[in-house]
Amino acid sequence: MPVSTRSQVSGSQDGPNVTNKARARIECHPEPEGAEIADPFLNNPHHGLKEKLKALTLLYEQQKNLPASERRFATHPSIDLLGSKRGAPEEDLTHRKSPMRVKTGELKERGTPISEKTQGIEERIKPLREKTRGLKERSEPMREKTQELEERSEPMRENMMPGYGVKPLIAGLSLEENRSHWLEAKENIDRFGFSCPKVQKELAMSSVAMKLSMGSGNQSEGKGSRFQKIESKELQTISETGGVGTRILVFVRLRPMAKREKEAGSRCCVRIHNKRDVYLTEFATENDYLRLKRLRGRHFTFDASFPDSTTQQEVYTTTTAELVEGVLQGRNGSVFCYGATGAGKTYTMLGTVNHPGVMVLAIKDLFFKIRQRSCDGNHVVHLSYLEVYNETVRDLLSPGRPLVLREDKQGIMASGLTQYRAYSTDEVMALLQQGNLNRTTEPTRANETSSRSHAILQVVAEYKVREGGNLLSRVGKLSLIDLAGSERALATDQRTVRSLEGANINRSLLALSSCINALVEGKKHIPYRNSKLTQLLKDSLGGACNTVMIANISPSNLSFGETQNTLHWADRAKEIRTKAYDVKDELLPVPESGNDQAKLLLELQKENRELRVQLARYHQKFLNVQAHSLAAAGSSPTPSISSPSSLLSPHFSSITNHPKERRRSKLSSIMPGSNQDEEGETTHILRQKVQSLENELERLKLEHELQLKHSMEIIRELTLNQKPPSPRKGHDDMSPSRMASLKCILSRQQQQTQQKRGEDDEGGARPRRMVSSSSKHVVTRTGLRAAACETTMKKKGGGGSDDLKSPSHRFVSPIPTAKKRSYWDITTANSPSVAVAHGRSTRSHVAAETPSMLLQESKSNGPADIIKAKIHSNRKDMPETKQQGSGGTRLDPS
Ligand SMILES: Nc1ncnc2c1ncn2[C@@H]1O[C@H](COP(=O)(O)OP(=O)(O)OP(=O)(O)O)[C@@H](O)[C@H]1O
Repeated sequence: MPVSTRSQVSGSQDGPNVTNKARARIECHPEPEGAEIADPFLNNPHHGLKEKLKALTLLYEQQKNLPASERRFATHPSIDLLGSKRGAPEEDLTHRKSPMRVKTGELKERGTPISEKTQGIEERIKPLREKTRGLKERSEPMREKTQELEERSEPMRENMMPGYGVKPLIAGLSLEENRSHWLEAKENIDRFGFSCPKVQKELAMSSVAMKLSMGSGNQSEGKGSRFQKIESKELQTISETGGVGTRILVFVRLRPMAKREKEAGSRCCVRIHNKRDVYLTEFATENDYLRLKRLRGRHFTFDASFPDSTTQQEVYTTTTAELVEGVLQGRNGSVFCYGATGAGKTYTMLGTVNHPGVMVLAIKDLFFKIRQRSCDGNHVVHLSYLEVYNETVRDLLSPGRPLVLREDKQGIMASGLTQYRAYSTDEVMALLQQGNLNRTTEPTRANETSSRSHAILQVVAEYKVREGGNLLSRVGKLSLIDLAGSERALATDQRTVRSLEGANINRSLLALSSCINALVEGKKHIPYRNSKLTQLLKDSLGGACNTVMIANISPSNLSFGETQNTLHWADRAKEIRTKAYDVKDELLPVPESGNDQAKLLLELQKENRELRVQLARYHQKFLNVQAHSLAAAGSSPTPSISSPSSLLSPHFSSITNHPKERRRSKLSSIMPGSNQDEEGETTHILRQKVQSLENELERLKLEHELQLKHSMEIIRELTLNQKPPSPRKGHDDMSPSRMASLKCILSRQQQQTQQKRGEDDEGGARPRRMVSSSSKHVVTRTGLRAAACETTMKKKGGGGSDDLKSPSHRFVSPIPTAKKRSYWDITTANSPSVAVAHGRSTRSHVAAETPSMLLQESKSNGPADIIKAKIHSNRKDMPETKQQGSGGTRLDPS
């Protein structure tokens, strides 16, 4: 068996049995420089493979047969081929280690530090691995969430609208409904000019457009959805509590495209969806090369949005009807229209004859509701209409000098502003019409009938009702404001006076927007004083008021900038919160005491005074008529004047007991020569006056009766006691004859009272009259005096009842009693208009002091004097009557 010698081995080159692996290993681990090549097989490439194999097999066999200890020794790295090669030639080949094993050992040796290193690294890796595991565990739920979100976002992705980004899901609608809305919207978009598939594709592909639109869409969606939630909640609150809301409600109204705009080739850039969402599209202009064929979109959400087909009634019902109801309950409400010039503000607020606007509909509704509640209490409606033009406030109902704004406890008021009391819708309509004629309107480039001023119509409804002894009063104010249009100078006119108006309009609107900003930001100082408009709107914006803003917009893309501004401000105004309003605070009990009573008393006294003067005049006229009739009957036999009616004209002689007829007769006698028309008119006025006078007299009569009753009681007391009262200073002794006369008076009074009561009962609710017919006597002191006189005369056997009685008792004022005088004194003392103060006498004062105002009225020698003369001549025949009559205020001993 050939055994390869060292030489052979050393001489052998890399043989074919040197595996590539080994070679690679050699290449990878080259021996250090200078070191001898350890493996003879490797150094002898010419060595045959067979031999090598043989040698190896031999070695293997040898090793196999060796005991384990020796095998281990043999494999010891120190006894390697190198060692045997160097210093042990006698060494048996069988003891020679396999070069491969040596190599392996060597490699192992060299590998030890590497493994140690690996171990160290592994140790360091270990905590990292643990950390990773922990992170993985923690990320697991996140992954689940992501998955869930992806699932949820699937429908939204499906809802993707080209050009508008992600279409917001509408709160409260199912996915299917949302999808159908989207399809509808998509159809409309096609209608607006996106029908070209290429454009659509571009839109879908355009990442920038998508990003923009998605950005805005998402943003607004997020905001919108938040608002939707808030708003739906708040609207719910509003509907539940009957309009008690503190947030300004903002509505948007889109007007139809105008003919002029169509002709100019404008496109619709506003899309209102679901009566709530407004999509505004900005079309790229031809000059905008950077954005050519790209669209920008914005989305807004409001309390309600009205498309161009909405009717005036719908707008009113949604926006203002609640406020009108609130006003009747004592709350303040404001509606104002905001928008660019020509956007449809005036149309919304005022409307046309065929399509009346919010102002007209609100007033109609207010009166309708008042009529419905008329049985509950009293409603008083006052109306004022003003405009703010070039920073001056003007009264539209009675134009004149500019008004000055003043602030008091109730808010800012335009001093001197006419407050019309309105009784019906028609009346208000007429006033509105009149006011609008006075409003400043000029044609501009943007609008042929452009309102150049801000108009404010204020309706104050006062409701008074008696509740549990208290007079409750609720006052609600409704302000309906048509603002002038915000405008660009170019849009209107640059050179003329319109530009100055425009500047003023813009200034006030700027002030308004500053106030809105300050209110939204919750600032302490709100710059209301910056303009007249904001001063007048102070209540509506920051006061205790339910406010509604209607933003009017144009659909034309030519007005894109203005529309965007309007929508921006409207969106901002949504965040304004007005003060909380508690209607109970307004229900103020008005007890009829103290000042109010005194005030009422003064008013009544004043009225009373005036009525007395009028009464005096009528009586004077009456006397004149009588005098004329007497004069006419001068030649004829003297008419019997035993009865008062005999003094009257033939017309009067036919007086019936019916008060109306009596009144008519009186009036016709007062104006005997007047023609029919005049008479009718005057009669009407006079009838009213007479009616009020009669009422007043009735009241006085009642008072008088009370006094009489009192005095009668005293008399009765005296009669029963049969003892005259001890003489008092200023009073006559009560002689038996006097006592008898008093008794007589008493019985007569009782008779009269009974008779009158019987008459009253017959007449039912018919008011009692002071002027009596022949069968009905006036209970006056003079009457009593006359009665007493008659009795005395009868006793004396003097003139009987056929004697001429003084007609003066018909005209003698029932007023002059001590109590009455004091009443008058109060009146005059408190009234600045009556010159009784400081000792100065006035006609009314004199009238109060004297028995008859009539006799004081005329000092001329007219027909009245004839009567007077007659009366005096009669009185001469009756000394007691004369005495008492002249005394006037002194009635009798009591
Ligand atoms: N909803 C609508 N339906 C029909 N026509 C409308 C509507 N809104 C506005 N218009 C018409 O548009 C035109 C301009 O409207 P309007 O005068 O109300 O605008 P404006 O906002 O008050 O303008 P300015 O601020 O200049 O006064 C009018 O001819 C009006 O009839």
